[in-house]
Amino acid sequence: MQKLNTAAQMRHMDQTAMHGIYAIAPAILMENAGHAVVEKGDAFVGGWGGKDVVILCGKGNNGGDGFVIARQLLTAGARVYVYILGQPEDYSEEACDHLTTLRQLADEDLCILEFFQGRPCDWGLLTKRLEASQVVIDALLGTGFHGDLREPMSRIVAIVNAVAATGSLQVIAVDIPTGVNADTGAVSGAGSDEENGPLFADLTVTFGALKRGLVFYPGRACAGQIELDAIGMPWPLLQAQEADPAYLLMEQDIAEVLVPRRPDSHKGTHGTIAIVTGSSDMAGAALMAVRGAIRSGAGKVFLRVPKETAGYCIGKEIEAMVHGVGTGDHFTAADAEEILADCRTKRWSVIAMGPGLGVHEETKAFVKAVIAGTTCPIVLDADALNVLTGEREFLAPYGSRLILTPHLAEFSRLSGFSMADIEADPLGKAKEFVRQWHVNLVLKGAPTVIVSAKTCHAYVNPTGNAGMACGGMGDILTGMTASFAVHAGLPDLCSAACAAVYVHGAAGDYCHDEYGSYGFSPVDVADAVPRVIRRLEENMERPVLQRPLVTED
Ligand SMILES: NC(=O)C1=CN([C@@H]2O[C@H](COP(=O)(O)OP(=O)(O)OC[C@H]3O[C@@H](n4cnc5c(N)ncnc54)[C@H](OP(=O)(O)O)[C@@H]3O)[C@@H](O)[C@H]2O)[C@@H](O)CC1
Ligand SMILES: Nc1ncnc2c1ncn2[C@@H]1O[C@H](COP(=O)(O)OP(=O)(O)O)[C@@H](O)[C@H]1O
Ligand SMILES: [K+]
Repeated sequence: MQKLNTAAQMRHMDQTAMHGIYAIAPAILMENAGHAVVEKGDAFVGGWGGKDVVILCGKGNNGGDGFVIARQLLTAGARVYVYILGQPEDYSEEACDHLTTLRQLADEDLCILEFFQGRPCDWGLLTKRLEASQVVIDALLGTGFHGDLREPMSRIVAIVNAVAATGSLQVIAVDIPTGVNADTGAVSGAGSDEENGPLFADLTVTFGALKRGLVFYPGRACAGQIELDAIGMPWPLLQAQEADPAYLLMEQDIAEVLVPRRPDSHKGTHGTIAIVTGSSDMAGAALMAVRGAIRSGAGKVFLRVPKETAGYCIGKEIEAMVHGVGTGDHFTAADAEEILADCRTKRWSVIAMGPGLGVHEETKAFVKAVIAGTTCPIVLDADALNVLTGEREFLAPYGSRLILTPHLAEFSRLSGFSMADIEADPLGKAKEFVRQWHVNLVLKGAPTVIVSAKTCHAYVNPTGNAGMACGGMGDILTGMTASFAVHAGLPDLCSAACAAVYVHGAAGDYCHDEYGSYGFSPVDVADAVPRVIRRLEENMERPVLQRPLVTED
C-alpha cells in the first residue's frame, strides 16, 4: 500500500525529519527534492544535455526546489531560463541559500535569471522562450496552494498550457501541478469563467508520499505520469501510520490477502452466497450479480427473486439455484420470513441485496427485516440503499457486518450530503459517513474509495477505466463483493471489499486491453475475473493444510 497524504501530513513529515530526532538540514531535503526531479526527468525527456529548459519558481519552498533543479540541470548540460516570482525576503532560509548559489552561476548564455520583483512581466518573451524550449519545470506552487490561482500565476499557467498544447513542450510538475489541491484533487478555476485553471503536466515528481490530490479527479488529470521519490526521508517516517490515514491499494496488497483454494476443498468451503434481489423490470441486474459471484469463485449461489420475476431468471445463469418468493413482482415485508427460513436451513454465509430490487415502499420493510433477522455479512447496493434513505440510525448497529456499495448519487441520497460536496471531497465525505454510522463503505466512482467500519482507514482503488461506465457494472461488483466476503482466509469484510473492488477494476482493465474503451459489457468484466485472479495467484501465499475440512454437501 502507498500512503496518500494531505498537505498537513506532508508538513508534519517534513518538520519531523528536520526538527525532530533526525535533524536533517532543511537545505538537504530541498536538495534531494530538486535532485529527484532532475533524475526522474532525465529518463522522461531523453537526457538533459543540450535542452533549453524554462523553470518557473513561486515564492514558497516549491520555488526553492526550482533553484536546485536549475543548478543541477546546468551541471547536466542544459540551458536554463529561471523565472523567480518571490523577493529574497519571501523565501525560507534554505530556499534563499539555494538562490544565492544559483545567482553565482547566472550568465547571459546558459543561466538566465528573470526576477519579477513586482514588475510587469514581458508575456510575449515568456511565450517565445517556452516555444523555443523543450521542457518547462513547474515549481510555482506545491502543497501550499489553496483557493484559486491569482495573477501572475494564473497568467503564467495559462501561457504554459497554451504552448504545451501545441505538442512541442514537455511539462514537469514539482511535487504536484500548480493549481491542484493536495488534499482533494479539486482544481483552481473550477466553475469560474476566468482563465485561472490548473497546470497540466506530463510528469509529476512527488516527494515523500503520494498526495491525495494526485489520485482524485480532476487533479489526477493534471498530473500525467506520477513518480514518487523518498528524498532521503528517514524510513520510519515514510512507513509511519498517519492519524486518519488513507492508502492507495497495490496489486501486492490484494495478492497478500487472497488465499489460493485448498487442494482438498469442496463447494461448501467456498461460501454459500444468496443473491436476494430483482424485480420484474430489472431481472437482468439480479442475474449480473449472480454472474459476478460465480466468476469470483463462489462455492454455491442461490438466487431469490420475486415470484413473477423467477420465470425469466430460471436457466439464465445455469449454475445458480433460482426460486421465486412470495406472489408479486417485488419483495414485500411478508416475504422476509421465507428468506430468513432459507438463510437458516441453507446456511447462507452471505446475502447480497439491491440490484434491480425496485423502490416500492413495501420493499423497505423487507430489506430491514432481512438485515435485522440475520447474523451473516450482507452486501447492500443500489435500491437496497435507495429504500433505506433516512434509515442511517437503523443501519448503524449492524454496520460491522454490512458492506454498502453506493455510487455517488446513491451515497448522496443515503448520507444527505449534496452531490457537489461529495464530488469535491469523496474521501473526506466517505470517512465522515463511516465515522458516524460504522458501516463498511464502498463509494464507487473514479476512483472508488473503501472505508473500514472497524478502523475508519480509507483505501483508494487504482484499477478500472471509463469503459466501465455503463449500466450493470456495479451489479457485477455486488456479486463479487459477496463472494469475496466469504473467501477463506480474508481477514475482514473491508479487506474483502478492497479485493473485490481491485479485481473488478483489473478485470475492466483486462477488457479495455482486449476491446478498447467502448462496448465491453458487465458480463465481459465478470468473465475476465478468473484471469485476474490467476495473475494474482502467482504472488499468493501457498495454502497450509493445517486441519481437515468439515464435510458439507
Ligand atoms: N522542508 C520542506 O517543507 C520541504 C518542502 N518541499 C517543497 O515545498 C513545497 C511546499 O512549500 P510551501 O509550504 O512553502 O508552499 P508552496 O507550495 O511553495 O506555496 C506557498 C506559496 O504559495 C502562495 N499561494 C498559495 N495559494 C496561492 C494561489 N491560489 N495563488 C497564488 N499564490 C498562492 C502562498 O502565498 P499566500 O497565499 O500565503 O500569500 C505562498 O507564498 C512542497 O510542495 C515541496 O515542493 C521540498 O523542498 C521538500 C522539503
Ligand atoms: N471512469 C471509470 N473509471 C473507473 N471505474 C469506473 C468508471 N466508471 C465506472 N466505473 C466503475 O463501474 C462501476 C459502476 O457501478 P454503478 O454505477 O453502480 O453501475 P450500475 O448501477 O449500472 O450497476 C463501479 O464499480 C465504478 O467504480
Ligand atoms: K508545482
